[in-house]
Amino acid sequence: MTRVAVNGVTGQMGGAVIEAATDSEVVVGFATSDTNAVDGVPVVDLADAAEALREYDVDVVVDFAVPEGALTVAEACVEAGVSMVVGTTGFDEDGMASLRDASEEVPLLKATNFSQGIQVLQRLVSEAVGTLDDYDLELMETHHNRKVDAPSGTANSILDVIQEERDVEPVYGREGHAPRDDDEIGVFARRAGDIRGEHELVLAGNDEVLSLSHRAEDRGVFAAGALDAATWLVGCDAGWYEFGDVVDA
Ligand SMILES: NC(=O)C1=CN([C@@H]2O[C@H](COP(=O)(O)OP(=O)(O)OC[C@H]3O[C@@H](n4cnc5c(N)ncnc54)[C@H](OP(=O)(O)O)[C@@H]3O)[C@@H](O)[C@H]2O)C=CC1
Ligand SMILES: O=C(O)C1=N[C@H](C(=O)O)C[C@H](O)C1
Repeated sequence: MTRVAVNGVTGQMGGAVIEAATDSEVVVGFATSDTNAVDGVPVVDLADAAEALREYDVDVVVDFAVPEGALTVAEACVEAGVSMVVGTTGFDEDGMASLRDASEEVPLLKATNFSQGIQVLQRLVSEAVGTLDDYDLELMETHHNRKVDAPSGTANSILDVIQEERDVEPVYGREGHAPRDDDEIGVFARRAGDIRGEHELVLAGNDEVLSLSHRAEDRGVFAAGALDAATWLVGCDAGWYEFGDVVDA
């Protein structure tokens, strides 16, 4: 069985990963504030991550935490020679560069969304935006009220896909008094309740509206995808990998 360490083990996704791990074994977790075991999994302070990766003979880290914590654990993975699956979102440019550096030393797979549906959505978005190339585009996402980064990592990834097809300028949370430009895309983030994650791209023009949307109904979908990615990643060469590599394999 693949031996997994979970970064952010005390969080919502940390719990979901422990619950979903049936074909792999979560042997240790990392967090900053809780040294108690979570569901029988020992919790180790981040500062001791490299030592714990060796002590618990970890094959791969699955990370759902915050950017600062993910980067600390990426350094520990490099030190201990352990693979890493990064699910945390909200990295700035420096953070992304640090992850790229780590991927030169160990296998590192990063995805803003580990659901298969979002993989398919991204392909549909690419085709739709490339075909309906003069339609107005508006992108919306909705998440639970505890989410700290906005727009979501997934919305940013969808925006990247759109910008590969069309030169559009994002307008975040539009306000004021002016008509929209043809080449802008409105991007909107809503936060409410315990909504797991909804994303929608609207393409409107020529007396018709096409809406492409996805709704996650349980965190288990992300946890299962991340664990699939973790099992797949072990034994790969050092390098940068994405969830599409796993889904297409
Ligand atoms: N890629 C994907 O498919 C998905 C990605 N996500 C992303 O995963 C991340 C976590 O989401 P969620 O579980 O809902 O968040 P939570 O707030 O529930 O959990 C965050 C976890 O990170 C820990 N943490 C906080 N600060 C640090 C730090 N400085 N270093 C290390 N760990 C820290 C927290 O524990 P403590 O404070 O005790 O240290 C906690 O265990 C977010 O970035 C979210 O966007 C979420 C779902 C799916
Ligand atoms: O924080 C969340 O919950 C989620 N975060 C990811 C994101 O930022 O896109 C993935 C998913 O939408 C849930």
